[in-house]
Amino acid sequence: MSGQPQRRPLRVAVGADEAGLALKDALADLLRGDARVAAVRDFGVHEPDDRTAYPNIGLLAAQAVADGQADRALLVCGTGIGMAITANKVAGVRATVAHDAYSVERSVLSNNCQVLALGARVVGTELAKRLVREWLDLEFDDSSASARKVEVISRYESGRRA
Ligand SMILES: O=C[C@H](O)[C@H](O)COP(=O)(O)O
Repeated sequence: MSGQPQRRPLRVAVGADEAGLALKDALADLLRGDARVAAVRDFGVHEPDDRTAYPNIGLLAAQAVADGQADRALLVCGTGIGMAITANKVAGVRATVAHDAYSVERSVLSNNCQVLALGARVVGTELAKRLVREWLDLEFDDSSASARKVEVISRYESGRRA
Protein backbone atom coordinates (compact mmCIF):
# COMPACT_ATOMS: atom_id res chain seq x y z
CA MET A 1 0.00 0.00 0.00
CA SER A 2 1.31 3.45 -0.92
CA GLY A 3 2.14 5.95 1.81
CA GLN A 4 0.76 8.76 -0.36
CA PRO A 5 -2.47 10.32 0.92
CA GLN A 6 -5.43 9.73 -1.38
CA ARG A 7 -6.12 12.82 -3.43
CA ARG A 8 -9.56 14.34 -3.79
CA PRO A 9 -10.82 13.90 -7.37
CA LEU A 10 -10.59 17.09 -9.41
CA ARG A 11 -13.39 19.25 -10.76
CA VAL A 12 -12.24 20.32 -14.21
CA ALA A 13 -13.69 23.12 -16.33
CA VAL A 14 -13.20 22.81 -20.08
CA GLY A 15 -13.72 25.28 -22.88
CA ALA A 16 -12.79 26.03 -26.45
CA ASP A 17 -13.49 28.22 -29.43
CA GLU A 18 -14.44 26.69 -32.77
CA ALA A 19 -10.80 25.93 -33.54
CA GLY A 20 -10.47 23.91 -30.35
CA LEU A 21 -13.90 22.31 -30.21
CA ALA A 22 -13.03 18.82 -31.48
CA LEU A 23 -9.96 18.52 -29.26
CA LYS A 24 -11.83 19.93 -26.26
CA ASP A 25 -14.59 17.35 -26.74
CA ALA A 26 -12.07 14.51 -27.03
CA LEU A 27 -10.31 15.66 -23.86
CA ALA A 28 -13.61 16.14 -22.02
CA ASP A 29 -14.51 12.53 -22.84
CA LEU A 30 -11.15 11.41 -21.52
CA LEU A 31 -11.66 13.40 -18.32
CA ARG A 32 -15.17 12.00 -17.79
CA GLY A 33 -13.77 8.48 -17.94
CA ASP A 34 -10.93 9.13 -15.51
CA ALA A 35 -11.31 8.20 -11.84
CA ARG A 36 -9.12 11.15 -10.86
CA VAL A 37 -11.84 13.51 -12.10
CA ALA A 38 -14.94 14.17 -10.00
CA ALA A 39 -16.73 16.41 -12.49
CA VAL A 40 -16.30 18.06 -15.88
CA ARG A 41 -18.01 21.38 -16.54
CA ASP A 42 -18.08 22.28 -20.22
CA PHE A 43 -18.27 26.00 -20.98
CA GLY A 44 -18.58 25.39 -24.73
CA VAL A 45 -18.49 25.99 -27.54
CA HIS A 46 -20.62 23.00 -28.44
CA GLU A 47 -21.20 23.46 -32.17
CA PRO A 48 -18.64 23.98 -34.94
CA ASP A 49 -20.56 26.95 -36.32
CA ASP A 50 -20.55 28.72 -32.94
CA ARG A 51 -18.14 31.62 -33.46
CA THR A 52 -18.02 32.77 -29.83
CA ALA A 53 -14.60 34.34 -29.42
CA TYR A 54 -12.11 32.45 -27.26
CA PRO A 55 -11.88 35.13 -24.51
CA ASN A 56 -15.59 34.82 -23.75
CA ILE A 57 -15.20 31.11 -23.10
CA GLY A 58 -11.82 31.39 -21.38
CA LEU A 59 -13.05 34.02 -18.94
CA LEU A 60 -16.00 31.88 -17.85
CA ALA A 61 -13.84 28.81 -17.23
CA ALA A 62 -11.07 30.76 -15.47
CA GLN A 63 -13.65 32.53 -13.33
CA ALA A 64 -15.00 29.14 -12.25
CA VAL A 65 -11.49 28.30 -11.03
CA ALA A 66 -11.11 31.65 -9.28
CA ASP A 67 -14.50 31.21 -7.60
CA GLY A 68 -13.58 27.75 -6.34
CA GLN A 69 -16.20 26.00 -8.48
CA ALA A 70 -13.47 24.17 -10.39
CA ASP A 71 -10.02 23.01 -9.34
CA ARG A 72 -8.56 23.17 -12.84
CA ALA A 73 -9.41 24.34 -16.31
CA LEU A 74 -8.41 22.90 -19.65
CA LEU A 75 -8.83 25.40 -22.47
CA VAL A 76 -8.35 24.86 -26.19
CA CYS A 77 -8.11 27.33 -29.05
CA GLY A 78 -6.03 27.36 -32.23
CA THR A 79 -2.71 27.88 -30.47
CA GLY A 80 -3.66 27.93 -26.79
CA ILE A 81 -2.09 31.38 -26.57
CA GLY A 82 -5.28 33.41 -26.52
CA MET A 83 -6.87 31.16 -23.92
CA ALA A 84 -3.80 31.40 -21.68
CA ILE A 85 -3.63 35.19 -21.97
CA THR A 86 -7.34 35.41 -21.18
CA ALA A 87 -7.23 33.10 -18.17
CA ASN A 88 -4.26 34.94 -16.72
CA LYS A 89 -6.35 38.13 -16.57
CA VAL A 90 -8.59 36.55 -13.93
CA ALA A 91 -7.30 37.30 -10.44
CA GLY A 92 -5.89 34.27 -8.71
CA VAL A 93 -5.57 32.23 -11.88
CA ARG A 94 -2.26 31.03 -13.30
CA ALA A 95 -2.46 29.68 -16.84
CA THR A 96 0.00 28.46 -19.41
CA VAL A 97 0.24 27.06 -22.88
CA ALA A 98 2.28 23.85 -22.88
CA HIS A 99 2.67 21.14 -25.49
CA ASP A 100 5.49 19.11 -23.96
CA ALA A 101 5.50 16.90 -20.88
CA TYR A 102 8.22 18.80 -19.04
CA SER A 103 6.48 22.17 -19.36
CA VAL A 104 3.14 20.67 -18.34
CA GLU A 105 4.82 19.14 -15.30
CA ARG A 106 6.61 22.33 -14.29
CA SER A 107 3.50 24.46 -14.85
CA VAL A 108 2.00 22.69 -11.85
CA LEU A 109 5.04 21.80 -9.75
CA SER A 110 6.89 25.12 -10.18
CA ASN A 111 4.14 27.59 -10.97
CA ASN A 112 0.99 26.14 -9.42
CA CYS A 113 -0.91 26.72 -12.67
CA GLN A 114 -4.53 25.65 -12.42
CA VAL A 115 -5.15 26.23 -16.12
CA LEU A 116 -3.62 24.39 -19.06
CA ALA A 117 -4.22 25.80 -22.53
CA LEU A 118 -3.63 23.70 -25.61
CA GLY A 119 -3.49 24.62 -29.27
CA ALA A 120 -5.57 22.33 -31.46
CA ARG A 121 -3.62 23.57 -34.50
CA VAL A 122 -0.33 22.79 -32.76
CA VAL A 123 -0.65 19.50 -30.91
CA GLY A 124 -2.03 16.14 -32.05
CA THR A 125 -4.95 14.54 -30.25
CA GLU A 126 -3.00 11.59 -28.87
CA LEU A 127 -0.18 13.75 -27.50
CA ALA A 128 -2.75 16.10 -25.96
CA LYS A 129 -4.46 13.15 -24.27
CA ARG A 130 -1.18 11.93 -22.86
CA LEU A 131 -0.32 15.39 -21.54
CA VAL A 132 -3.72 15.69 -19.88
CA ARG A 133 -3.44 12.24 -18.27
CA GLU A 134 -0.08 13.25 -16.81
CA TRP A 135 -1.41 16.68 -15.80
CA LEU A 136 -4.07 15.06 -13.61
CA ASP A 137 -1.43 13.41 -11.43
CA LEU A 138 0.46 16.60 -10.74
CA GLU A 139 0.03 18.44 -7.49
CA PHE A 140 1.70 21.61 -6.27
CA ASP A 141 3.53 21.41 -2.95
CA ASP A 142 2.58 24.43 -0.85
CA SER A 143 5.61 23.90 1.35
CA SER A 144 8.10 23.83 -1.55
CA ALA A 145 10.67 26.49 -2.39
CA SER A 146 8.59 27.16 -5.51
CA ALA A 147 5.66 28.19 -3.32
CA ARG A 148 7.60 31.20 -2.05
CA LYS A 149 8.22 32.29 -5.65
CA VAL A 150 4.59 31.92 -6.66
CA GLU A 151 3.66 33.90 -3.55
CA VAL A 152 5.49 36.90 -5.02
CA ILE A 153 3.04 36.82 -7.95
CA SER A 154 0.04 36.49 -5.64
CA ARG A 155 1.24 39.35 -3.47
CA TYR A 156 1.67 41.60 -6.50
CA GLU A 157 -1.76 40.67 -7.74
CA SER A 158 -3.38 41.55 -4.43
CA GLY A 159 -1.58 44.87 -4.26
CA ARG A 160 0.90 43.81 -1.62
CA ARG A 161 4.36 44.41 -3.03
CA ALA A 162 6.48 43.63 0.05
O1 LIG B 1 -5.21 32.47 -29.57
C1 LIG B 1 -6.21 32.44 -30.32
C2 LIG B 1 -6.64 31.22 -30.94
O2 LIG B 1 -5.62 30.53 -31.58
C3 LIG B 1 -7.88 31.30 -31.80
O3 LIG B 1 -8.36 29.98 -31.94
C4 LIG B 1 -7.71 31.88 -33.18
O4 LIG B 1 -7.68 33.22 -33.09
P1 LIG B 1 -7.69 34.15 -34.43
O5 LIG B 1 -8.93 33.76 -35.19
O6 LIG B 1 -7.72 35.54 -33.90
O7 LIG B 1 -6.44 33.85 -35.20
